[in-house]
Amino acid sequence: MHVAVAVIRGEDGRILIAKRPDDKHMGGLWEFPGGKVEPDEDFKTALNRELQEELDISVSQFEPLITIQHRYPEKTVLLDTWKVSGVQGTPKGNEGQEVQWVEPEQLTTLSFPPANGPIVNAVLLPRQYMVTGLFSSAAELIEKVSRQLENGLRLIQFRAPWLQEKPYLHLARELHHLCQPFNAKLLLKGNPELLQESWCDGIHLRSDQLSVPASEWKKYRREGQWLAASCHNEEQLLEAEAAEVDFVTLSPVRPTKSHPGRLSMGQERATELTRGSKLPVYWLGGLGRSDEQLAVESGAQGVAAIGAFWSIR
Ligand SMILES: Nc1nc2c([nH]c(=O)n2[C@H]2C[C@H](O)[C@@H](COP(=O)(O)OP(=O)(O)OP(=O)(O)O)O2)c(=O)[nH]1
Ligand SMILES: [Mg+2]
Repeated sequence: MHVAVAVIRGEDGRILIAKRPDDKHMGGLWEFPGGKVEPDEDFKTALNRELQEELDISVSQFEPLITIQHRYPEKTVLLDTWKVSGVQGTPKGNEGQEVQWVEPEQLTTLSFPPANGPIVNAVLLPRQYMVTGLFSSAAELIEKVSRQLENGLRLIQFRAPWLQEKPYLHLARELHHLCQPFNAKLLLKGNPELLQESWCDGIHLRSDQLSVPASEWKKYRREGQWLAASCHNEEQLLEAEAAEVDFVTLSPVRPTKSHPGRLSMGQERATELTRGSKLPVYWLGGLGRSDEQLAVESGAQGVAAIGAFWSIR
């Protein structure tokens, strides 16, 4: 069942949600408004028809967010989810349903159908994910990260595999201080126990860590901490879903300077793998800010990069 789903953003940045009528599938849970796309119906027409029927509004701006295929015991749904804005009209629950504008951060505290977890994550995640590159002193690292925070980066993975754990964590703590005033999140590389550190915003797993059972990460994980993973093929994307990570990077999409000689999958294969995954996927490898639109239109959350963010002033 092809479902058109709308993450409706008001001018103040809040998001419109509705409560599903009790007598419907997933009744009593909050939803992002939308409904079934009729055969031969164009997606945008379907979405505006549903929003008119359910809420008495129409929308004029559309941007793809995420596509999730989810198997419920009763049926399989394809939630084709778009961020929409340019709302016309005042929303009201035409079917007697409760409707509410909420801050994005509130979404994690509400009960949605089981398929919706990745939608909520996709709403909260930015389009750009920076992975730190080479640095020869703490001062250089701090200077480069500061500059990118000022440039608007809000999600950063601190990668320095050449460092021992102790100096790595020491620098990580400093970077975390830098990130805080910007409300930016710093993801670390490491083992599950690291999640116990009060200042740890989350962990980015290597693909070989995906075999660690989800229960190991759950033991330590607190509300608000991100769990991400590096994936390079379909099998790892499935492992990441099973490990219950929040989002992934998919690489290498194009040839890169940091991994010379590694075969890249290309844009077409990356699109196919991205559409097949439930999770928000950042494209990584030889891409920069100028590829963001292409990635998003291909179903990705956005672009992750070392080079493009690290080397440019
Ligand atoms: N609209 C919407 N549907 C969702 C969400 N999450 C989720 O699992 N679903 C499921 C529930 C339903 O099985 C299906 C969407 O159906 P729907 O009930 O909205 O369809 P509709 O508006 O055409 O309703 P109907 O009157 O024809 O029953 O997708 C969500 O966030 N929004
Ligand atoms: Mg509906």
